[in-house]
Amino acid sequence: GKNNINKRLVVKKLFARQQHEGFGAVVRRSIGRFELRYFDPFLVLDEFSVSAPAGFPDHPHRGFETVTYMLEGEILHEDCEGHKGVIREGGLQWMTAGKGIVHSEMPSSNSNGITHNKGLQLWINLSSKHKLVEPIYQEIESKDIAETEKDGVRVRIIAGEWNGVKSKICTRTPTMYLDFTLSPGSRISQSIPFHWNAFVYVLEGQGHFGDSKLQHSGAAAHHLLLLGLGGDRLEAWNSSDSGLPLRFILVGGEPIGEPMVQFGPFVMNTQEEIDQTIDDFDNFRNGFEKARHWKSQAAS
Ligand SMILES: Nc1ccc(F)c(C(=O)c2c[nH]c3ncc(Cl)cc23)c1F
Ligand SMILES: [Fe+3]
Repeated sequence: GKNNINKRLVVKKLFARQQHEGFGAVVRRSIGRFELRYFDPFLVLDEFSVSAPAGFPDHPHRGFETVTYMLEGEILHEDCEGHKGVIREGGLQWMTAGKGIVHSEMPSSNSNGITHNKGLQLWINLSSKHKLVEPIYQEIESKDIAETEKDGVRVRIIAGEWNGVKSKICTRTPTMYLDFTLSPGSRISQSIPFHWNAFVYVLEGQGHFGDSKLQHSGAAAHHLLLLGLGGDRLEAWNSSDSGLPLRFILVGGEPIGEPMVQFGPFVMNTQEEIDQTIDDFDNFRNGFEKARHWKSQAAS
């Protein structure tokens, strides 16, 4: 009908079940599974949970960006260039791997036993013109993340803007990444650029997404909702009478529209570029020089 002309509806719903990744880590992978290999420009969305000594020991990246957003606990990261740090609860690391990074991402082995470190890691592809840029980090502590509240809706702005509040993250591939918490009975109508691919990933509670007239799609935690094209905004409600807040992320990005060839943590445009990348990594060249004599402390 006419009033759907500008609403984006849920066209696919995926439950992200747990799988093993890294060294003893557990991830709920939604984007990046065989049913949803690539949602341009998004390569992977992992909801991870890891406790020491498990983690993601030394590994490379080339040709894309990783966005790590901690929900509970913390992750220590260190790379072969000597860059290291802690991403604490509520904090964010936007890593543009570009031409190449070798790093480890390990939970701190907390003295008082097992601590569950949970978070989200989103892999965003880079266009061919950015694939070999110098690696660069943008790191924001929880207290410095743009956050605002209105009519029972709290929003943490990871990338993009909401209600005039902007994130300070500079995105190469135009991206929005908003962390919404809706109190019971509240709702949002959020604009999304018309041609962007967009999805919702539910973190807590349950809610409805899409259009009030159509059989809108209810969804609970660990579900990914793909939003169809043909509209410029998302409507969502926390209609649950359980009194629980609804927490979800809304992520959107401008499709890159180039060929994508992925080999694990390498994402280029052609198989030849992947073969070259593997050769560079094996021979410590073209951005992987420092990896030759480097081992992380956390993972050794
Ligand atoms: N290639 C490859 C293969 C296997 C991996 F596990 C990884 C990897 O590091 C991660 C996969 N999801 C993740 N979520 C959170 C964090 Cl902190 C790291 C990862 C990786 F890069
Ligand atoms: Fe990594």
